[in-house]
Amino acid sequence: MKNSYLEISHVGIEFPTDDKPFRALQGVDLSIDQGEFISLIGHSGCGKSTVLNIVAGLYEATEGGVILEGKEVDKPGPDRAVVFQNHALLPWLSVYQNVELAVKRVFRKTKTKAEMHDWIEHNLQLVHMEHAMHKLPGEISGGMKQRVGIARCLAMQPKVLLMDEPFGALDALTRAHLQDSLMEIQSRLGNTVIMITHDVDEAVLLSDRIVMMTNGPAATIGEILDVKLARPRDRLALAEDAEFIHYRQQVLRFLYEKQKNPAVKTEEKSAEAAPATPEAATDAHNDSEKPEAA
Ligand SMILES: Nc1ncnc2c1ncn2[C@@H]1O[C@H](COP(=O)(O)OP(=O)(O)OP(=O)(O)O)[C@@H](O)[C@H]1O
Repeated sequence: MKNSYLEISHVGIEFPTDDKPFRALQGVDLSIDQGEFISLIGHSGCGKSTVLNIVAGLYEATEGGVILEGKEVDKPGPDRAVVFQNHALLPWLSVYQNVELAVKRVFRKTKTKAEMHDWIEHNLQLVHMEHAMHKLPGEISGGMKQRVGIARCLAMQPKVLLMDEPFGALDALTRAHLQDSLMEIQSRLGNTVIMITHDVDEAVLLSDRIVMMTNGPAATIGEILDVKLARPRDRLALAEDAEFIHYRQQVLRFLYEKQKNPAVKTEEKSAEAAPATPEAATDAHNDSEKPEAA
């Protein structure tokens, strides 16, 4: 049997509550190859961030575990860098210094000062932010901050890049630019990526596989879709591509037919809140409010 690069094995988790323990995840199994781009998609509250936090080593699974390159994950580490929705830059440090902090943490013993300087500049160039390296986070736009957050993670040369809705807070145009940059960087560097998204088009455009999660409690992987679109991928050409549209519909069917938005079910207003057809929605956020799974 082939050993995969990253193995998520029989993972389940229970959170303590005042009442009885809350079972968020049950039996999550996923093997990921080196260089693969995986998207996690599912209704709000189903457990996507919990999966990511377990891989990051921030949460401990109640049962099962995560193996990265043959080693069990039992704590956070620079081999698994996390990009959050809201960049999390330190506001009193410049763009350069924010990246420097991460670089020093990882390379203090193996790179000289000059090498670290070149490495920081190189990573800022990758995300087209070298021109603003002496600015403070408060002096740059949301999209630029997100670029710096990505540069900071890439500069740590992590084995796995974990992205929790990295473009969720951005306007559509900035989001598209950053998606294109991420595809370009990933094709150059061959990063292994797990990205949470609510955006179906984003998932299809970027991913090698889309992992679709069932609604909680005791959420698990419902279906996995192999996206076999050739790379590099061009968003304009793909907008009318039959294969792209087919993949998109598969995900929409899973979200809006097989795993009907639980908030809508509860409130018995499916006709107005859920899209009439899968084609009517491309974003699990498209509903009037963010759907809740549990
Ligand atoms: N630390 C915690 N303590 C108790 N319950 C938690 C904790 N973290 C997550 N949960 C619960 O576990 C479930 C999954 O949460 P999680 O944040 O992973 O969902 P999600 O799919 O990432 O949601 P969203 O898309 O809204 O970010 C939810 O019901 C949530 O309330």
